[in-house]
Amino acid sequence: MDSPIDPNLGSGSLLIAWQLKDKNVLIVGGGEVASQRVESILVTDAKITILSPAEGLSPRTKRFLELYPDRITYLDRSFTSPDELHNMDMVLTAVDDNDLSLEIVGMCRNARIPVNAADIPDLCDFYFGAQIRDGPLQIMISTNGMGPRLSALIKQKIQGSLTGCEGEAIRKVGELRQLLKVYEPGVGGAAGRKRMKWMTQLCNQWDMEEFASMDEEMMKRIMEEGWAQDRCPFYEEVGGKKKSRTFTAYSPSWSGLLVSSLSFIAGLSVASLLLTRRR
Ligand SMILES: C[C@@]1(CC(=O)O)c2cc3[nH]c(cc4nc(cc5[nH]c(cc(n2)[C@H]1CCC(=O)O)[C@@](C)(CC(=O)O)[C@@H]5CCC(=O)O)C(CC(=O)O)=C4CCC(=O)O)c(CCC(=O)O)c3CC(=O)O
Ligand SMILES: NC(=O)C1=CN([C@@H]2O[C@H](COP(=O)(O)OP(=O)(O)OC[C@H]3O[C@@H](n4cnc5c(N)ncnc54)[C@H](O)[C@@H]3O)[C@@H](O)[C@H]2O)C=CC1
Repeated sequence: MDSPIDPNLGSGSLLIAWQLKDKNVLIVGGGEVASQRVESILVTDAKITILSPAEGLSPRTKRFLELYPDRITYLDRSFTSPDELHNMDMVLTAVDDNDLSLEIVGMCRNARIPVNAADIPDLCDFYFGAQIRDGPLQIMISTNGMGPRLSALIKQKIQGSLTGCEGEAIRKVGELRQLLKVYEPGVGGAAGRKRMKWMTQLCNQWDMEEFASMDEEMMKRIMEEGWAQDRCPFYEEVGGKKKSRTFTAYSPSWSGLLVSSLSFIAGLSVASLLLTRRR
């Protein structure tokens, strides 16, 4: 609890998981950069408006428009006036026109709408970053505007350290946590503390692959044979199949035992043969 405090805090961003479901997001521009913004915002279930003349749409932006016609409103024209910002909760500009970008940023400031301009990092309220997504898992890498290409390279390094089952493990843990709240309802207080202690211990005790392989039956057993008994069960105790690597780890000693048993039997036979010959 009493972890050391960094004496050099500062010069960074607030990395938060911004909830945009059903909010209105305006993207001005429809080129390659805009298409990356569209992808990032689609993830959030926000209502997207793209404003760009059709001749400026990139192939990828066109594909998003075809794939998500119900979630994206497309306006085939140039940006006109501050009225375009009416009812918007967030604005992103990705246009090849720095003056227009500057103008839109100014309008957003006046209307107190958070804005990102792809070509003016100094005036952005927030930056995008390189992202890793696996279902509910999202990882963002930011260099705070200093080295975007390095963000992409660091992303590749992090991707290499993941097994690919983290998203599924998180999904299943989410289900288990819901079930736990059915067994032990109530917000905060003693119930909350007990749930948190137990969940923390279980997460520390099991690995990602084990969580990812949980099914409904196993979750029920975790609750009945674990939570209800005031303990954290091990994976195998609740029906989890031992992984092959566990078997491999054990196999040398089994084969070792087999080899020594066979040698012992062979040794015995040779000895008895010699003894019978002597007689
Ligand atoms: C501030 C920010 C915009 C914001 O979000 O507001 C910004 C700004 C600018 N980028 C520029 C250039 C490049 N951007 C990329 C790539 C990415 N850029 C991304 C984000 C961000 N870029 C934000 C800061 C993020 C951070 O600091 O980490 C990524 C991570 C995510 C995303 O775009 O969604 C995505 C990789 C995603 C992935 O691969 O996963 C590449 C490389 C490539 O394409 O491979 C190059 C060329 C090489 C280079 O310049 O490094 C220029 C033009 C500079 C010029 O004119 O010289 C500007 C403007 C400026 O710097 O003035
Ligand atoms: N943040 C980042 O990662 C990066 C940012 N950039 C910057 O992002 C901006 C966009 O880059 P790209 O998508 O590659 O350019 P692009 O040329 O592919 O797209 C520009 C888009 O702006 C639209 N547009 C132009 N005038 C408009 C207007 N008046 N109203 C509405 N839409 C208008 C065009 O129709 C087009 O869709 C550039 O300023 C570039 O410098 C470039 C690379 C990376």
